[in-house]
Amino acid sequence: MTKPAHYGDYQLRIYRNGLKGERPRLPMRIEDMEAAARAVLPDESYWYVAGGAGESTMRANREAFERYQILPRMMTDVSTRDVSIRLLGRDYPTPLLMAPIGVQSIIRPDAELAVARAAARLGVPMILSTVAAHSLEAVAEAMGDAPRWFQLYWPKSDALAESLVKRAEANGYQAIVVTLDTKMMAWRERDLANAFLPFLKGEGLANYTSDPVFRAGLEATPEEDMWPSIRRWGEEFADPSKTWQDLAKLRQATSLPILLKGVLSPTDAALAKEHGVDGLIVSNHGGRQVDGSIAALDALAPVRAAVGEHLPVLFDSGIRSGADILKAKALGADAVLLGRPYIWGLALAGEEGVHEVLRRILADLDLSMALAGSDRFDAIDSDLLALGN
Ligand SMILES: Cc1cc2nc3c(=O)[nH]c(=O)nc-3n(C[C@H](O)[C@H](O)[C@H](O)COP(=O)(O)O)c2cc1C
Ligand SMILES: O=C(O)C(=O)c1ccccc1
Repeated sequence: MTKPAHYGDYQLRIYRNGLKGERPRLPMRIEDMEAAARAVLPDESYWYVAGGAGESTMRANREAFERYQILPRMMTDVSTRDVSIRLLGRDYPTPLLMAPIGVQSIIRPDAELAVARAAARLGVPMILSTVAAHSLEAVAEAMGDAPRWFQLYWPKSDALAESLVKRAEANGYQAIVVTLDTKMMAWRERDLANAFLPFLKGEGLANYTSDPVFRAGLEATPEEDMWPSIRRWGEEFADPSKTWQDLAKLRQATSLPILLKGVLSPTDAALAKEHGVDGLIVSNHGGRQVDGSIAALDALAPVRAAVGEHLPVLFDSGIRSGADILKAKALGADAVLLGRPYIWGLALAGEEGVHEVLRRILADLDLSMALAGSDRFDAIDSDLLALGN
């Protein structure tokens, strides 16, 4: 058997570089990285990423992680460790995926391409947002054989939805993530204060403007005049009338696994299972949609209980460290999505910055898992947590 990658070895590399007088290029703490990104980004871009709907749920997301605590075990053999997972019939090297984050061109022009390249180097699946500055074809090309999923903002028109998922399928995306919690944008005070909505400037529409169904019947092509495209995007982007009955059409449009993102209620989780979805992503969209909603981590165990052991359940909203990933796993997540932290890496150093953020959190995961007494990520369960959590 080949020795599994020990991501924690990155720690020694940093210390060894220190002997040569080198210090890490990016601030080590995520809070400091965010502060450094804030200093280089336009105010409106920084707040678009950092902001929530209000701030109550964003705060709750982090407070929930503080409330759960790990109970480390000793005298277990952790000399060889394995953080790989099996998900939807495939092997992935780590339990981490890149959360779909739209309009990355407000951060840097290479945007999703830089993120895709960094993710590809580690085999971390990128979940490409529908609302991206680079088309899904361009991102696929940047990734080669590396794993990728496509996030769908489920448009009004069935023909456009079908076209998008078929393009994803044709370009090697392995799953479709349908985001349910953004049927419209929340009242976002930070963005309202800046009167900043990136799409109104035509940012992030590459998957639409490259789509034959979207382009059909526009009064001017996007190359001639962006306005008709922006207007159509506003009409098409999401459909607040969608209900469980509509899933069947999407199911027919693709043979890829379909995961629903933004499920918090165990009742919805049970309904999703009844309607034959392939997986769920427990998420409150990083506190950007319903301010005052439950911390995503607190929704996780009830959702897991509602769907049983076998349905894949992923998690995001507040993952900042290796211990956070372990806690999410102990509460029932099979894998987790990393969100805002990789955007700070992108802002500070592009592809290298994103790669660095990923290496750090994977190192932290490997070391924390070992020190807590586990040698296999996929064997972690609620026993990892201190009683009374
Ligand atoms: C700037 C920004 C843009 C986002 N765009 C999308 C998107 O296009 N599609 C989607 O499903 N989620 C989107 N999300 C939500 C993320 O996928 C994820 O749920 C969230 O960032 C998790 O919270 P965290 O970053 O605080 O951990 C976005 C989040 C941010 C911060
Ligand atoms: O900003 C967001 O949170 C988001 O999900 C989004 C919504 C529409 C377009 C792009 C991103």
